[in-house]
Amino acid sequence: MLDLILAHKKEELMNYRKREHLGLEKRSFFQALKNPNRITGLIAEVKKASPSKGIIKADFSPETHALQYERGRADCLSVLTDENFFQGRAEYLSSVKRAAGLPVLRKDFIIDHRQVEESDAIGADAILLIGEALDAVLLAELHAHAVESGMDVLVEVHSVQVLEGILKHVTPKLIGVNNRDLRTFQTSIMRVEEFRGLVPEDSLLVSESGIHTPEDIETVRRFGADAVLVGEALMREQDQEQAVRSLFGEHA
Ligand SMILES: O=P(O)(O)OC[C@@H](O)[C@@H](O)c1c[nH]c2ccccc12
Repeated sequence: MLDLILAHKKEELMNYRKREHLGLEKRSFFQALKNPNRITGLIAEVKKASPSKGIIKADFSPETHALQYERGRADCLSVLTDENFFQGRAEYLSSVKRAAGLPVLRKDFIIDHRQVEESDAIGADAILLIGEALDAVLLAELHAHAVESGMDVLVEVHSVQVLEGILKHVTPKLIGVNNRDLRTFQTSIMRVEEFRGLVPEDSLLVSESGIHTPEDIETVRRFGADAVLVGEALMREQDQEQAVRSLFGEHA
């Protein structure tokens, strides 16, 4: 699946059109996760659909979900902007950024410098770079470009080996361990521990995907995660504020 998505991205880039820079202010994604509202930080994802689950939220309204996440005291937001596989849009990111006050991650498959420039233009505070999708040298170059543009970078990996290769070229402040294998879509909560030992003490570790319950959060926290990135479990609920509270086992 990942290869198909990447092939499609390359095609999309052939019709790339530069977007106007909206001039939206930058917010520190890293600082928000460094000082989270709860013991474990939360990146709450605005996600309509995915290739593995189909439509997750039929009555999708990005600004509303974002505001509800903020009221539920999420630390950061993630917005899917990939159109073809996730039914996202770049415009969703800009409108979420305007609607809520939290730092926003652009969740997409970034393989080219023009996409970094575009992320800055539409108001992203951070971008995702996927270790399994990029050569380590290119990843480090895109990382540097994003940082120069005032954005943070979440470097996502699925395997320790890929992370080792990346660390030879760049030291990311935010490392995401994806519990979902993007090639097979199998999800199982992984032991962040083995990754923890590899990275500098001041980098934050984010456990991503397949997190549904307070017990899951407790499990990944014990494994060494500083934060979680959650989409489906929150988007399936009627009200995203309540969904965040339930995810952390907080009852009204
Ligand atoms: O909906 P979930 O299982 O809570 O997962 C969220 C997030 O981790 C997932 O959307 C994701 C992780 N890495 C990605 C890369 C591209 C697109 C999507 C993703």
